[in-house]
Formats: sequence, structure tokens, C-alpha cells
Amino acid sequence: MKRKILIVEDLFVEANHLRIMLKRAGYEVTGIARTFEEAVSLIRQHPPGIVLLDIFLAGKKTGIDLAGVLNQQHIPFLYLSANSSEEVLKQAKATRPSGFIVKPFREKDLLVSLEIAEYLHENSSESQLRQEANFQLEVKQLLQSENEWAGQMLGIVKALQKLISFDYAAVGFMGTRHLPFNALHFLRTGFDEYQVMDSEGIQTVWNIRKDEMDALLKATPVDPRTQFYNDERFREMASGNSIRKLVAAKFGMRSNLTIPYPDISMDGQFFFISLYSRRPGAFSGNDLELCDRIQAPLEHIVKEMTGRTSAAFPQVRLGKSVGIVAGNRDAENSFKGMIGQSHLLLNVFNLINQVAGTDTSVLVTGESGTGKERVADNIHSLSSRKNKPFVKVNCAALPISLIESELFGHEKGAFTGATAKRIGRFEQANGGTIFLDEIGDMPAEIQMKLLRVLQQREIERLGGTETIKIDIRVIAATNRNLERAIAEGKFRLDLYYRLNVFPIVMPSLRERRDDIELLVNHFIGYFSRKIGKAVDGVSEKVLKALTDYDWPGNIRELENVIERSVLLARSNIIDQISLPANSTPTNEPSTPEPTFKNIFENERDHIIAVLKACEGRISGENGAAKVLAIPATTLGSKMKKLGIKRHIGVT
Ligand SMILES: Nc1ncnc2c1ncn2[C@@H]1O[C@H](COP(=O)(O)OP(=O)(O)OP(=O)(O)O)[C@@H](O)[C@H]1O
Repeated sequence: MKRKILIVEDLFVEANHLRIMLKRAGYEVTGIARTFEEAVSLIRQHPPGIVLLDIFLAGKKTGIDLAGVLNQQHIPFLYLSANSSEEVLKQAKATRPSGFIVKPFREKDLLVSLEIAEYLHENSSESQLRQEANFQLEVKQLLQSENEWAGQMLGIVKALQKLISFDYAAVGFMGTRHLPFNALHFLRTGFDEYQVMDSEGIQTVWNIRKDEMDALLKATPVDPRTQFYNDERFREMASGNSIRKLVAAKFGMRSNLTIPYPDISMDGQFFFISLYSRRPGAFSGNDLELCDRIQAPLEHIVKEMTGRTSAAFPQVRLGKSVGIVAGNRDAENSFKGMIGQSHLLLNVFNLINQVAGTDTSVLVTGESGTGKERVADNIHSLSSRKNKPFVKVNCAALPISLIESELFGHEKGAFTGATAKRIGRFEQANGGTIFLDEIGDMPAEIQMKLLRVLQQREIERLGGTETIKIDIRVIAATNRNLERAIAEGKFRLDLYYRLNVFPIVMPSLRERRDDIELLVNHFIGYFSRKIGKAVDGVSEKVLKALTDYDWPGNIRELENVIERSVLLARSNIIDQISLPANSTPTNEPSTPEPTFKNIFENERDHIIAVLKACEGRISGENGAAKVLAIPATTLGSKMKKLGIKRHIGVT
């Protein structure tokens, strides 16, 4: 049965044309609205199954405003849009639409996009429901485990992490005199690993006395409603003299979601779960809805736990120890080749874990050398396609004349020189995953063809007449700002939308300096084994220099620096390192990259800086190519393309 559709479009001719197309395809059009207000009233009278939404409408309010209403009512929608500015696209994207159709479009594109939107909507609600059902099962199983109270609370924290991403949790009854029920604190230290602190542990970590702790507890009332506090609200909420202030200050938290359970109380205090994140703006209205849905089952389980604990484990204490690390260290190894514990990387692990089991397309963005390919590799390895091919295509490395036959294959005689049939990369990846690296460099005509493959899951070899069905999972990556490329007309919005179903943003190494030491030790171990030299570590001075450096080439650059240092090391401790001069003062706090330079300008500036530091040398051991971790020939052609003269580099 076809769904009911509402068209929200202020241009009568376009709206009417759409209506005819949709009716012909068997959809029921519930109405045409020209303004926000008309749309709201039509939605109330005839609730649609899906909405086609123009961004700019007659009247003051836009399609983006209407998207907020639709999200609240869980009605999927697709934007209809001519290419818009980057800012508008950013706002539109933030409303999580189920698709984007770029005007002008063909009837077939419209219908396929609608089908995809319906599929995605159902799929995402289905996968959400599946995750929530798994959560319920997981917490129920905690009742059967031998764990005492702290173990059970840790179990709840771990199960919650799969639904909501956070870095710190406080769970229990605030300020109760009954042990062990008073709040336990859990600091996330690895993918599935937490440092557990009871109230004595917290006192030690915060260096406060018991009476000070009691005063803080008194000053930290728990709101009986589930609430989230991001940014300014969080700063306000954490400004009073309370436990929250200490958590925020001590562990650098920037958002909070507090989930109270007023129906479970002890000493007049109710049970609560308080989640903190280091990311600003980490929580949203969706989390409130989610908490609402899991409230009843969680309440039931916690009541059971509370009842059983008081009977079976009276006065169970965690002891005085601080830093009980509880968790599954092996889980970290399940992300192969990805070293790090910073909250930004742990969040990436969460995302990989969430998406791996589905067939959803993933778009990995981030600067060069941040580990985008590693992410793709891990998603494939953790998916049910793991025993099938993982095919990597570097879209930037392929000459335009070859890219089509490389991707889609060709029949014998398809063009001059096609002396034999060739199976393309899509066909090679059948059953498995295709990784399209540097997708932002894909030529426009291939973008169109790629869109068809993604929508219809079929290809035709060049010069062939047969349509070949393919079953692939697509992961794409780029270090370009695709939104800007779209605004400049260089990248198709509909393709972007089709790829960006599940975005993963890789943090730069500058943003996760706390991982540098781990990475340094990891690479020293790796290269000393590989090269056969006994190198054990770096001196404090070198570690400081490595931690302060800005790493424009990210992990790849760090890897190269360590490889070179291990090669040159004269003792088992590396006590000298040569790094290009930092573009920013070393001891300034890391700040996000300014967004006003485009990628070429950034690349140009960076190459010039490295050339200067290398005194104009391009190749060789001390040359810029080595520092930039690219072949000297590639550097030469980049310099030519970006108009950089070699002597610029020489001071
Ligand atoms: N978390 C990590 N731990 C250890 N090594 C890593 C990690 N992430 C990436 N690497 C290493 O850093 C190098 C760069 O990683 P990768 O090729 O995945 O980056 P990328 O973002 O895809 O780069 P590009 O944009 O240039 O294609 C590789 O040698 C990879 O093994």
C-alpha cells in the first residue's frame, strides 16, 4: 500500500507537477501547503506518512521550521531544494531529514528517493527498537548474575552506553545513609572500561573531607524530571557549589543528562542516573524520549535489585580503593589498529559499534591521516560481511578516463584498447563492502552514475547491455568539506545525502592530544620490532615536544616521525626529535581549526610552512615530502597545482 504524502511547496506549478507524478505512482496526496501554518493545519487534519518539503516557503517560517514539528511527530520528510547556501544546508541537515531531492529532478529520481526515505525511516526506527529491546534484555540478565550492587550498576551503565554516548555516570541514591546504595561514579576509561568510585573514592579523587562531601550532597538536589543541560545551561547548572560542579571541573564535562526515578526512594532520596559528556551539546530531545521509553523496564529492574541487595548483601562495601577498573579490556582490541582512549575516539568506537551490524552507508570525514580508512576497515570486520571482500577505491588516484571502467568494469571491445572483459570494483566487492576513499574528488559525471548504483543496487559494465545486481555496503571517506563543495556546485547534494546516512567525524590528533603518548609507545613498539632495534621509549623532553606539536598530518605524520626516530636512535630512549616549527604557539590550548579557509588554502599554507621548515628541500630524509608523508612526486604536482614555488620555502 502506498503512503500518504503531503506536499509543502510555495510554487503552484511545481507543486501541481509533483502531485501529478505522485498520483501516477499510486501515492495518495493529502494536500498541498504553501506556508508553514497551512502545513501544520493539514498535518493535523490528515496525518501524512511522509512529507515533501521545500526549504523556502511563502510566509516567514521555512521548511526547516516545519522540520522541527515533523520530527516531534516522527513523520519522515524529504527536502526539495535547489542548491542552497552552506549555512542553509547545515541547518537543514541538522533536522535529520530522510532525504534531499535536488531541483530539477526526474520522476524516477523522485520515486526512488521516496522509497529510500521510507526504507530508511522504517529501518532506523526498527534498529532503534532492536537496540532498546537488547538493552532491556541485557539489564534483565543482570538480575541473574552473581554481581553485587556495584557490579549491577556497572552493568546498567554499560548497557546504557550502547544507547546514549557519555563519558561519566553517577548512579544511585544521592546522600542516602544506606550503604551500598549511595551514588557510585563511573568514569569511562576505555571502550568498555570504567573507573568505579564510591563516595570515599570520590573524596580521595577530589581531595575533600567527608563533611565537605556531605555539604556538597545537600547542595545537589536532583530534579524530579528528566532533563538535559548543554552548553550555557550546563555552565549555569554546574556553577553552584555542588557535586556537578566538581564533576564538570575535575573531568572536563560539558553536558549533562539527569534521569530521576522518583518511584524508587530511600531515606527520602530517589534513585537517579546522571550522565555527563565532554562534548558540548551532547544530549537532545531524542534522549529524553528514549529515557521515557526505557523508564518502566529500568525502574522495574532497579526495584528488584534494591530489594535483593538489601536482603542478600547487607552492608556490602566497595572499600576505600579508588580506581577500581572494571570492564572488558579485550573489547578495545576489537577495534583493530586503532589506539587511543580519548573521549573523542571512544565516541567513534561507539559509532562503529552501532553501525557495523547494519547495512547502512557510512560517510567518514576528517583531516588527512586521522584514521578514516581504519574506521572503514573496522566497520567491515565487525559486520556480517567480514568474510566477504573489502574493496578499496581511491577516487582521487584514478585518472578520469579510467575511473568509469575501474568502477563498473567493461565488456571486451567497449572502447579502443578494451581487449578483454574487465570486472569492475563494484562487482569485485559483491557480498562485501566497498570503501570509496577521497569521494570529494570524484568527477561530476561519475557522481551521477554512483548515485544510481546506490539507489538501484545494480550496474552495467561499459559497453554492456546486461544489468547486474550487486549486494554491497558502501563506506565513503573524504577530507574535504563536502557541504562547501555542494554549495559551490562541485558535489551532488543527492549523492551526499545518499552517502551521509551515518556520518562519522574523525577528530584531528590536535583535538586528542591525550592519546599522543599511547600512540608514541605503540609506534615505538611496532617499529623497534620491525626494524630490530631495542628502543623502549622517549625522554620527557621529547614527549613534551610531541604532545605540544600541532600534527597537521595527524597520526600518519606521527607514525612517520617515530619510524624515523627509531631508525636514527642511538640508545634505547629517544632523546632528540626534529619536528617542523609549529604554526601556533606550542603551549596554547588546542582550538578547533578555523573554518573560514578552504581546503586548498589550508593545504597550500601547510605545504609552505613545511617547506620553510625543511629549507626548501622536497625529497630525501629531511625533505618536506617525508614530513608530509607523501611521495615527492605527489608533493611536486600538488605544489604545481597550488601555485607554490619551491623558493617560497627557503627563508
Ligand atoms: N587510532 C589509531 N591508532 C594507531 N594507528 C592509527 C590510528 N588511526 C590511524 N592510524 C594509522 O595512521 C595512518 C593513517 O591512517 P588512515 O590511512 O586510516 O587515515 P586516513 O584518514 O584514511 O588518511 P587519508 O585521508 O590521507 O586517506 C595509517 O598508517 C594508520 O595505520
